[in-house]
Amino acid sequence: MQKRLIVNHQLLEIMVMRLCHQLIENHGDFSDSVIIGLQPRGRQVAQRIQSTLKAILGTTVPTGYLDTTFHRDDFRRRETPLAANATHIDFLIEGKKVILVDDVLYTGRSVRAAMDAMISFGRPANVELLVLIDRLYSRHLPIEPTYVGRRVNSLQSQRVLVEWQGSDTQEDNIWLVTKNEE
Ligand SMILES: O=c1cc[nH]c(=O)[nH]1
Repeated sequence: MQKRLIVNHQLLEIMVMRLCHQLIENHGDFSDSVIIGLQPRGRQVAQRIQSTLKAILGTTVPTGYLDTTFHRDDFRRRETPLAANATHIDFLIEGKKVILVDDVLYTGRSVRAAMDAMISFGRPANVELLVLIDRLYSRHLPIEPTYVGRRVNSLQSQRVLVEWQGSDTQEDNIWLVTKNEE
């Protein structure tokens, strides 16, 4: 396995800061806005966005996380069942501007499942999508992000890996991982 660093921790910090300023441009004081991270890995991104917005604005934007397991279109097709993660949304999304957050946008299937799962919590005014990495030319569905950290050209056999300090490793980094030929 080969790992190529595509975003180091300094760049990742700048990227998150930029994404937050773009959010502020569109959401003002966030009085009608909520953030929802897609489980499992969008949760950490959502928390980072929330804490950075808090540092800039002094406001705590309501932030939850959503499990999409039972809404996935491959749920019944897998040989080993998918493990469900927790959903935690302790606010109303009815009439709110929802910012869905994930680390990597690839086929778009997880985002479609998330929109399906989200609707059971109410009817939002509108929904946007924020991702750290947009893997270009890989979509299976017509889903595009509203806010993008970085666009990456990659092969189908490669994988983007977002690592967070503490839970995964010593520092925040984003890697492009290539499996060795067998
Ligand atoms: O490359 C990818 C695609 C989906 N999810 C990831 O974490 N990485």
